[in-house]
Amino acid sequence: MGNAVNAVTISVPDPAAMQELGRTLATVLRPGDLVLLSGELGAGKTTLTRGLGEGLGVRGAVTSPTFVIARVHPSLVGGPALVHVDAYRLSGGLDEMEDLDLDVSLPESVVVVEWGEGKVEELSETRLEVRIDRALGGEAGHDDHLLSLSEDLDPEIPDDRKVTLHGLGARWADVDLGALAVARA
Ligand SMILES: Nc1ncnc2c1ncn2[C@@H]1O[C@H](COP(=O)(O)OP(=O)(O)OP(=O)(O)O)[C@@H](O)[C@H]1O
Ligand SMILES: [Mg+2]
Repeated sequence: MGNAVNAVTISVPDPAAMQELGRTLATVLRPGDLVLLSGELGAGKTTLTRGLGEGLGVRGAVTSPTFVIARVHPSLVGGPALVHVDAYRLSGGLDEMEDLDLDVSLPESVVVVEWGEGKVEELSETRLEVRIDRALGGEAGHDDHLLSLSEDLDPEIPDDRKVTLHGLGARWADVDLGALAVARA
């Protein structure tokens, strides 16, 4: 434990499974957690967040925040609100994020950020990074490891995703991320 890298990669065959992974992930999230989602356009970041919102029991369906940078989903069950941020058009990083003047306390919420790499890491050095990669196909963004993994996959399943969860900092040191993969099976 301690400073050990806490990471797991989970195979997600379809959108329903991605949503289910989000519901399962919600069970380990606490107020103040920052979840950073990365992956190309259409990777499944919003789909995962939709499941997170269901699992957390928040109000409103999670959708792509097309016209807003952030949307607040209050809890319906006395838990943390979900703050869903699309940082795609957030050029100014942390300062701009704080300027959004969200009517919510970030330390009391679960903050999920799409496209936040290089922009919002300062919000918390302790965070859960979630990377979603297409397991098949010729899209950019694959590393050699994932390409070699994809050779073993059923070619009948073209939309398989690899979700890598990577917990950084003391908050995540003792969280059994591997159990998330088991819970899905
Ligand atoms: N295994 C899978 N997991 C998740 N989504 C999948 C999978 N297979 C197919 N899909 C489809 O991929 C799309 C993912 O869209 P989504 O909006 O979640 O991606 P995104 O990463 O948020 O994109 P953007 O970068 O535009 O915000 C959906 O249309 C979904 O149905
Ligand atoms: Mg999205």
